[in-house]
Amino acid sequence: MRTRVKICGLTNVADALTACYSGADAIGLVFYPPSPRNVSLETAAEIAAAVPAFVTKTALFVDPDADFVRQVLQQVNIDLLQFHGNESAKFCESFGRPYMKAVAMQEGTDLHGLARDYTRAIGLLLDTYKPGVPGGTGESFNWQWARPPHPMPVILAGGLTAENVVSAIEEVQPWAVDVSGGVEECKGKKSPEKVQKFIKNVMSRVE
Ligand SMILES: O=C(O)c1ccccc1NCC(=O)[C@H](O)[C@H](O)COP(=O)(O)O
Repeated sequence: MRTRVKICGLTNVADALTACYSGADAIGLVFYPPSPRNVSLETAAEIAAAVPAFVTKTALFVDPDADFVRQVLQQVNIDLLQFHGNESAKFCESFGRPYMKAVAMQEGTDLHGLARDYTRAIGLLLDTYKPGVPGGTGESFNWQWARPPHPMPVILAGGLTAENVVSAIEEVQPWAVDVSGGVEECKGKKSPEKVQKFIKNVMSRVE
């Protein structure tokens, strides 16, 4: 089974197309103003309209107002929601869209308990815990905390790079991997070379 790849934190059409044509299965758009990867509704709509078929377009939030999420869904062609805050399952489900719940991983994090809480999520995105930084840390967590068996598909995130992603996949055996900082020239600007190398390394991993 091939590990899927999500390239997150895209801020312009060129970077989004680079990700898609390099083989990304999904792209992520950040709707969180404190992030250097935050995008406006107009830019997000432009990016989403440029993404070719069969690439999942993900919108990412941190404890948002429900009205803002609905505004994004009205103006941007989004396939999947991703929540990085303390959102309840009821809140996440209230938009009638598939969603992933991000988990800030610590030793002893109970993934099975979380899967019961977020029973309608289509995946748990396992990310690095850093107080005050809900995501995009560029730092990895202890992958031993995320070893299988998993209660639902997991998306591994947090400090991944072309250099460590194969080891991460072998340890965690995730459904997919997710990267932002590790494929950037600077925050908010992706490096085409890093994106291509990251995806090539994931794709070339033989089961
Ligand atoms: O990317 C961000 O700036 C960000 C800010 C706030 C919440 C989530 C954010 N990103 C979500 C993602 O899915 C990232 O790809 C994930 O956290 C991994 O980031 P990185 O460690 O930089 O690869």
